[in-house]
Amino acid sequence: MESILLIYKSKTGFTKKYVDWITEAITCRVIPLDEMNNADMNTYDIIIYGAGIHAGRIQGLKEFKMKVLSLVSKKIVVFVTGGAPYSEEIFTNIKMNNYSPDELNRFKLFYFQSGLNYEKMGLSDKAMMKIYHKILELKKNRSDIEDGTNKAISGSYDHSSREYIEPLITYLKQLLIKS
Ligand SMILES: Cc1cc2nc3c(=O)[nH]c(=O)nc-3n(C[C@H](O)[C@H](O)[C@H](O)COP(=O)(O)O)c2cc1C
Repeated sequence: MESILLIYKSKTGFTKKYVDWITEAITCRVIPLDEMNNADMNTYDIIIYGAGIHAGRIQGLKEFKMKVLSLVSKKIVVFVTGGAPYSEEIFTNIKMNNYSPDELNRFKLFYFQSGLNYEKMGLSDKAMMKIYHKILELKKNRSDIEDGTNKAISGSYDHSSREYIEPLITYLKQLLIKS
């Protein structure tokens, strides 16, 4: 039986909520990214990384990659949480912004919509959102996506849903059956 390690980074709790749903559906050991160095990666066959996306970048991914890229025999899965609703365009942009072509072949990627939590956000993140909101507000001829984003980021919201994890759970179960 293959064993699974799930590493995550969650600043405002959305990714952690998805981690909790995943661990209810499948057995795995869970550790936050800052404790990754305490885990013996060689013990696990499948390593999952989950984090939120900030300005197109998957939080903590660089640190995670540095640790796992040399582990050639491991199956690596990444899930990303983001405030925007899923679209092919967004998914493609996330891939292009965060992975080299080689890495794309190795890392299986999933996207789960989450939301925004201004109450739990740090000061610098809050300031960044404020600036982004202002830029969009002042922009003439906003695209539909920009218009939707502008409305969405004006306050906290939570569009997370347990059903979004289904494709990931199915994928993990397939990996477990194959082993
Ligand atoms: C500074 C900042 C930038 C963000 N940028 C994006 C983004 O580019 N795309 C997106 O879909 N969501 C974006 N979000 C929303 C987060 O990705 C979302 O809240 C995520 O689930 C946070 O995960 P966490 O609470 O586990 O850290 C951003 C949030 C913040 C605070």
